[in-house]
Amino acid sequence: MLQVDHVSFAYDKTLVLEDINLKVNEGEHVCIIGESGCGKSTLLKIIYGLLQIKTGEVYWNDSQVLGPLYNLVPGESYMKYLSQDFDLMPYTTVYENVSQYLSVLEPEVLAERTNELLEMIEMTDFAQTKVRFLSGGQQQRVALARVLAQEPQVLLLDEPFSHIDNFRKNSMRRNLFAYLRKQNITVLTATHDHNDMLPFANRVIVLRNNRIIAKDSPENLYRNPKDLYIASLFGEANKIPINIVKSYADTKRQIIVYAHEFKVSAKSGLEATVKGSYYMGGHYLVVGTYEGQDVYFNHYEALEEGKEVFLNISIEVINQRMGSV
Ligand SMILES: Nc1ncnc2c1ncn2[C@@H]1O[C@H](COP(=O)(O)OP(=O)(O)OP(=O)(O)O)[C@@H](O)[C@H]1O
Repeated sequence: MLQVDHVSFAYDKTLVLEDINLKVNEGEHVCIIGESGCGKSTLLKIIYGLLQIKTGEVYWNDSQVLGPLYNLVPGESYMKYLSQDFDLMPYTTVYENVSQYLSVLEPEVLAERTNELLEMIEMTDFAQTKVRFLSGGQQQRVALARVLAQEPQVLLLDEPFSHIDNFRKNSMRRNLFAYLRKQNITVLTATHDHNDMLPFANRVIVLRNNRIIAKDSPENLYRNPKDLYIASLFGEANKIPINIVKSYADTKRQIIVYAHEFKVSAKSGLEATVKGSYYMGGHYLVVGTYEGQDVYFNHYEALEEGKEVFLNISIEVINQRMGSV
């Protein structure tokens, strides 16, 4: 088990992480999600032992991560950290960049393992290409194969798909996370993209203002976000008093409503004035106002600016959200 106990950290005097506590079981995949600058990379660097902490402790099973003051080569050998800088060997081929890190002696096994990893990152056709001729996204894929070649017990992924184009992102995600599960590798992924998380993580940790504000399964976090910040990690969301949508409701409680959960209704619900419509492919995202506040909802066609609409939500959504604030 990976264990982070009461870790706080500051660069100079600026506090970045405060009293972080976290446990990740062997073979589990935990995502750390939060807005840019909230400390995701810093937390991964602490866990890997690249940054020295003065407060708190990090353990992998019985061994403590001691940090750069205690290790000649920073970073623990049983872990690998895929940072946002790829640090590849530019003048050697993709094949060599990966195979060099495999601890296998038999040439046939070495070739088999290397080819398996190149297939996983969909780079077989580039095996003999020198890394300096690759695009940023291709280099990121090679860097991924290179850390996997080292067979870590714990893998720390920092925005692992940030440079990869949308054509490949989804298949890469599926390939990589299926591979990691099969190998029973413990994974922590830092991301601000919910697509890296919802289908693939066992648990999610949400960071905000230096602290962990939520720990839950992706399903629970999505279905019952405890505030608008968490809901907004999944897309446009609103915080709405229930009695504005359902006039018969005898409560002042507010609930989170995702844009896709509103339905434009003929005559009942929240009355909004359309400000603008944005084409999103499968639907339009419409921005409206009610009582001076913006409201976001999806609609199958663009709506004219100034049009008055009623927005309604189902009882099922209300019941599901009664746990959220
Ligand atoms: N070496 C450093 N020295 C001083 N401040 C730093 C350093 N590295 C990061 N910071 C600051 O610490 C905070 C957290 O940075 P960090 O890179 O951990 O955030 P992040 O959540 O990973 O962001 P992103 O999603 O943009 O990568 C930021 O305010 C950043 O400016």
